[in-house]
Amino acid sequence: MYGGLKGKPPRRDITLEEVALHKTQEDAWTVIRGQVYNLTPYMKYHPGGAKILFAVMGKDGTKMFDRYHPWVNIDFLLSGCLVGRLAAPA
Ligand code: HEM
Repeated sequence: MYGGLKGKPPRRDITLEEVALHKTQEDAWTVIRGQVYNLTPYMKYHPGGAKILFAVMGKDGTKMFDRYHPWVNIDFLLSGCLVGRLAAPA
């Protein structure tokens, strides 16, 4: 969906430092419940608007996500935008 990652296999080793490098509208990653997503292709479709997503670009967005809509099925909606899994803390 959305062709976010063009079929690349998910990675398991992504650190928060790497996520933090992707914090612009043209290149926006976020973490929701330990999974790293490329938000860029989804932003324009977000029912809550693109602007509010600026708050979570390059960061762990789980708290914000759960504050607004813990019931939203992110696995389904962003399945094509999954970059991989956040690395375990060192
Ligand atoms: C990152 C993945 C996200 C996905 C897939 C997503 C998806 C959605 C969906 C499907 C809705 C409609 C829900 C409904 O009507 O029941 C929605 C609404 C909304 N989202 Fe998100 N969301 C995401 C992240 C966020 C984040 C991080 C925030 C806050 C910083 C946020 C704030 C909102 C707000 C405020 C609405 C309500 C819009 C309205 O009803 O006027 N979302 N989102």
